Amino acid sequence: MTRSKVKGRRGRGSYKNANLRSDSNNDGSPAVINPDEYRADLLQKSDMQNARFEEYYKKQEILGADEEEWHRFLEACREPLPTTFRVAGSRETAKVLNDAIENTYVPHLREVVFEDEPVAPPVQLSWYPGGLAWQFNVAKKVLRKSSEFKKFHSFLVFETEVGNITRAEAVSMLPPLFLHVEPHHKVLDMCAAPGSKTSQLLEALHSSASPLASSVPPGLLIANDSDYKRTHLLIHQSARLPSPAFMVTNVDASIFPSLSLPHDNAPPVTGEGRKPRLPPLLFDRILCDVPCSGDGTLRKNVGIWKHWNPMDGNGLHGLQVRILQRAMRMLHPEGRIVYSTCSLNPVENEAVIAEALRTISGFELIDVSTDLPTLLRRPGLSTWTPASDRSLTFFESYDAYNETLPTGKLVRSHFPPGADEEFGLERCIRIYPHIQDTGGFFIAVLQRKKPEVAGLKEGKRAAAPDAEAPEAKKARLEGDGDVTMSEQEQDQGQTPTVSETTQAQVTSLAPSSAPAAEASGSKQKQSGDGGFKEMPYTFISPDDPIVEGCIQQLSLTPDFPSSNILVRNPLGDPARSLYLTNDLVRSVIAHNDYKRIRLMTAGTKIFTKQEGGFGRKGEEGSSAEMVSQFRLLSEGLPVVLPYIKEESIVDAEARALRLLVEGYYPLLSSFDEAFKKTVEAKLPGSHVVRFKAGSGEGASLTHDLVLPIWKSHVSVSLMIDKKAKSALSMRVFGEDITVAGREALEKQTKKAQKAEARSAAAEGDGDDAEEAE
Ligand SMILES: C[S@@+](CC[C@H](N)C(=O)[O-])C[C@H]1O[C@@H](n2cnc3c(N)ncnc32)[C@H](O)[C@@H]1O
Repeated sequence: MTRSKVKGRRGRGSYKNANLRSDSNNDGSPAVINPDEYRADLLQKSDMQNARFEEYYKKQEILGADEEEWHRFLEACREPLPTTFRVAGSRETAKVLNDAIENTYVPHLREVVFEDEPVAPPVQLSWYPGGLAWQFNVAKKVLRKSSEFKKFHSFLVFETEVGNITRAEAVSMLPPLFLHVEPHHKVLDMCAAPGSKTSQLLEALHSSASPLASSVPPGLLIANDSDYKRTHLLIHQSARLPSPAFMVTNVDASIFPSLSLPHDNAPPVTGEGRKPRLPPLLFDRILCDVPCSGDGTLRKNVGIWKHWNPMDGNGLHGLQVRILQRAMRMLHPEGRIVYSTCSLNPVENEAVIAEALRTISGFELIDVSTDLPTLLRRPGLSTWTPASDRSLTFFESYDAYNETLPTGKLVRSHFPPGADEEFGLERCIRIYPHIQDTGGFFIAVLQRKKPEVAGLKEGKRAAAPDAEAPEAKKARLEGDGDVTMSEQEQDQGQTPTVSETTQAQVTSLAPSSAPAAEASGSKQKQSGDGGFKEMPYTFISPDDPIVEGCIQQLSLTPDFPSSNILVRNPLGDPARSLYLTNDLVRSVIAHNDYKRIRLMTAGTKIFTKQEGGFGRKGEEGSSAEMVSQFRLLSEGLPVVLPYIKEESIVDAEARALRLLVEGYYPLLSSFDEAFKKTVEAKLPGSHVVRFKAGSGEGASLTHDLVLPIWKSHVSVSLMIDKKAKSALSMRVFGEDITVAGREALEKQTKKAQKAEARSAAAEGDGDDAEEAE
């Protein structure tokens, strides 16, 4: 045992808050630069000290014994973090935006000189595919005062607000890249909020989308978080990339229930004397971006300097292990798990990996050293020295700790593996701030060993996917108190070998082999059975008059998946919004009940009732031709577009776009004859307009643009929200020509005029005073 002389202050609630630390924008806010994060500008470097932090990590030899490198590491930790953002990969505007950054903004930014010093322009992150991620590091005063940077910053803010650009720490973009998600994969993001990695995973799932339309991927992404409020950030994030393949759940990931899914070629699971059950849903890709102490983010969260102590990491270790173990249980035999933290602490990283591999055999770390070749990284640690308290009492081994201080705070799994254990921990990835000017980060990629090498260790069983392991366990669910597993759950038998720290608690959702709510053809109910109080998910009949009305109104082709439409009320009444799922999400919803997992959202909203719209055919106040009160939402458009018959899309010129952007309800009579005629011939209600690529009327369109409109008797309006309209205007016309934009400009001009008048008056007063003198 070695006892350090460092006597630190007690960390103020830092453990409690630790799991809220994230390497991305926590509040989901669109600001590209959050001034609070840049308190580092105001802090003296001399304030960025923590003797405990330094001593602890020196002891861990995270950088070996190289003093010079250690010094560079500490210096980098005290520098403000560059701003990084990525252009959302599969959106129609991604290429256009990236080209604009590369060919329009950057060349101008290259010329910027501030206070006689050249300012570095944004650069692409070399390792990010397609050059879609960027980094720049300029002081706030440059952003405020350099007109070029000011312009660039407003562009970023605009595009961030509408979801075309996502700000995230560079290192935070890594875990989804190592997962290699493809459109057919079933993906689980276990600790997903606020959702920066979720949106990257969604983009990968939709990677085969065309520039205009989103192909509906056959796969699935479930984004989960145990914090109810934070799951709303996930819903908000995902609205930026609408997906029928998306679900959000709210449950403790360490006890994520086993979901059932009928497989094409897998027969129901049977056993002697048991009812046949559906096979479990196993995931192809699982991200465990677990709650962590977050000390890799100290360049951004400078408060960490003040409060850092090793107990945060020690306390989170058990939960981290349980989450990873649960992921291993739910992994498809061919699947892959990425475990990541924004912490440098081996107790939260390599120790977790070692314990998971120790307790669940049949898994291995993947060597990803050739993935993202330009990413500079260091190997995982094979050994480390835990500290048992804030004063840094170090112990070289668990036995030494146990002999001296058997207080139970540390358990065996906090310590490095024994000499006889070989986990290949060097295959883990460590990223340090000084290597590539980023935050600190840890990544490990795991897979099941191939059967021929899996081999069973004595006294252990190879990790069986959820359906196969036989024993029963007691399961606990957050908020539910303890519950005993049902017979069927016992049959599912998800019982990992249990270590001292890591009793994996699991449960199953599968009700039986019969679907909980067989969707097609009739209105289904799901609620009032003691489950969560979220609004139920009810698939409605494809023959429902509302659905038929929408299909007719927009001339959707017969292959439109109308049996995958759900509503959020128990009676299946399409009163307000219609959501579209893909077949897989529909099947997951239909074959599971949601008593013990809170399903926050599923699929994507495509149609909504237009307030003040028209009545149904035959209803009072409606004419015979008015059939649909529902309108296509702009976020639903990419998903629905492939099903809209070509001939029903209205083609239009840049002048029409200008009129639609400039006004709220431009009169039909103000449009060109051709547009006016085409629209007049249409039923009132929801339609889709396509503007061809090209330039004219001050607009420059690099690709076709398709937007939803609403036709009323004498006018027509663009159905996109105010912010999206402004962003579109900036992109297409180079200025904000919307009503809101014009008003804002007017206000600004008046303000400037007033300021000018005030300063002229002050000068006049000064002259008078001089004259008087
Ligand atoms: C590091 S953050 C995740 C950041 C997120 N992956 C992203 O990229 O935006 C950790 C998240 O885990 C959540 N969390 C904490 N304990 C959890 C648990 N037992 N199960 C699931 N989520 C948990 C926290 O609410 C927090 O949102």
